[in-house]
Amino acid sequence: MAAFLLRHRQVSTLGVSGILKADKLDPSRPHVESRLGALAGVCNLLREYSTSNDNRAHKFDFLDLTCPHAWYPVARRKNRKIFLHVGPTNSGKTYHALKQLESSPSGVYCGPLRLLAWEVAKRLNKANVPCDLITGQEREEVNGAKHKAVTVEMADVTSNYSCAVVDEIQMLGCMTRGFSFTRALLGISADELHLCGDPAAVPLIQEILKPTGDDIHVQYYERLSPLVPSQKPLGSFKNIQTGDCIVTFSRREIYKLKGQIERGRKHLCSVVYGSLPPETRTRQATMFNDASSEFDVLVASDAIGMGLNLNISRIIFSTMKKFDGVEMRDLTISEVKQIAGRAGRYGSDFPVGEVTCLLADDLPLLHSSLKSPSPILECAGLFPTFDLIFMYSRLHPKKGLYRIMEHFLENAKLSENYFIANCEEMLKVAAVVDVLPISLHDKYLFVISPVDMRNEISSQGLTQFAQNYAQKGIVRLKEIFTPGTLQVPKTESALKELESIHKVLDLYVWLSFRLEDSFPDRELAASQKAICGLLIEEFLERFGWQKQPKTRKLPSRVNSGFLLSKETRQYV
Ligand SMILES: Nc1ncnc2c1ncn2[C@@H]1O[C@H](COP(=O)(O)OP(=O)(O)OP(=O)(O)O)[C@@H](O)[C@H]1O
Ligand SMILES: [Mg+2]
Repeated sequence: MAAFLLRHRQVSTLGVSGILKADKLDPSRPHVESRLGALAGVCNLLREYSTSNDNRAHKFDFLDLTCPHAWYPVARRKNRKIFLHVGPTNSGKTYHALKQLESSPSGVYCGPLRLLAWEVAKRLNKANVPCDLITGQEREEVNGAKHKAVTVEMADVTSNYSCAVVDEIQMLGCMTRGFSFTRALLGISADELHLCGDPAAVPLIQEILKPTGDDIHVQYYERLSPLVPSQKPLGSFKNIQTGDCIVTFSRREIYKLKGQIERGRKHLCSVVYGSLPPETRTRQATMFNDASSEFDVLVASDAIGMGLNLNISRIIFSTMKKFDGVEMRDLTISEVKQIAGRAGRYGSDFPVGEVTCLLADDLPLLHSSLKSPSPILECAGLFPTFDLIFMYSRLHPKKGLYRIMEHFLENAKLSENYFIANCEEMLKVAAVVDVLPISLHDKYLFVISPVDMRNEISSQGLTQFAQNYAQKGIVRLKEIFTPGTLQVPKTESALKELESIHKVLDLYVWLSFRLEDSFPDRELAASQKAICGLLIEEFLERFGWQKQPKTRKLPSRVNSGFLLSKETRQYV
């Protein structure tokens, strides 16, 4: 482990007696408020609780989640006009919703990815509509802005807007993140709410919104440029052409394919996959899009399915199977369509998109998936707000957050339109923080933080942050991270480690926005994050074959042991 001094591998047991009693909601933290969701909405419950005697409070069923629309009184005071923009990929859904946003006096765009929020903020500011950018890890405020571009988890359900857009609304069916889309759908208070996504979500949205009395208009779109499924497989990498994007689903395969294609000495490949830092993904995409760059082929995972504007002529599925955390399974119809739809983006260099597979055996599944409609969404994700958990905990003061969440999972009452979010990852964090003497509110914060508990370095980083926070109340980055040890990775495992370190630094930045006094080194973390990104890019550029001798100098050692090239050094 290069940079992190993760000393406490085992979580120490510090006892929790009396912790829950000391908990207080802190309404002075608006950003926390918006993330934790629907504070205002559940204020009704709070009011009832605070004015009630214990008997009444006991009678209140906090496990009853059958009316989530009632959690959002600000939105319920409005008669919202809902516009559903639905159709295939590349049909102009987001384009039309953004046009409305741009021309409204105030508004918010909620996207599923930081990359999309960045793109929208950039676009609005360029069109002279001042727009703030707010994601879990960024706050870029623009003078006089009445518009915001945010990641959906950051959507504020306590403000009023003229116009709001929720992009990729079909994600409300996502097992892990769906509940944030449901919250935005029910909770955003806007005169006009524009929802963009797959037609498969229409019946569910209509059903969910019935009790709200909102007016719903559905607008169907057609694809703007043709997408042609090929009858012939690629067969050999000799047939790769400029503008091709090969899709595969593991980092190892991505680098294997990049190596294989580059050994043919005709093409250089940019890569895009989920655990690359978002800035790196954007720069890799930019290099691929730039016709004058040497990188003319893309090797990518399904991380390209949303968010990036790519100049892809042809999508080639190297496989139609994906490991979903449990087993290898065929790609779903929606996944195939979403990924294939990236080819021939309207307005790109390639007016007609093509899609094929590496192997002939995979073609039938590709063709049948493209012809089939996506299965209708049956249920939307839901997760109890902090307030419900908080009040429930008052009645069960001996239960830690883990037990409370588990109880909600097992016993929550839901209507047939909803499912309770898969929170395996959150439970893992709850188990770590439950033994620490911190408030329920702080535990909940750690639980909803963007940590990847399957990643060892990332989960150890979280544990270290939480322990230091509990013990000292302040977490200095330098106590657990040694600047000067980062260097350009030489192997794929070193690359993986650097990606993980980036995740831990990202987590620090996320926490610094919510526990500002206790995580004071945001700037250091952000600059180290940027260095991680640059080092990863250096690895990517040096990996495999280089078409021409590079003008770039070989890396040299600079201050504090960083191994950086001249270009990278200028950022340090
Ligand atoms: N009427 C238009 N005039 C000019 N450009 C347009 C128009 N409609 C769409 N575009 C452009 O076409 C591309 C695809 O549009 P858009 O992103 O809105 O599609 P989408 O349906 O939201 O696709 P996805 O499902 O992939 O998100 C974008 O680059 C967009 O700017
Ligand atoms: Mg879109």
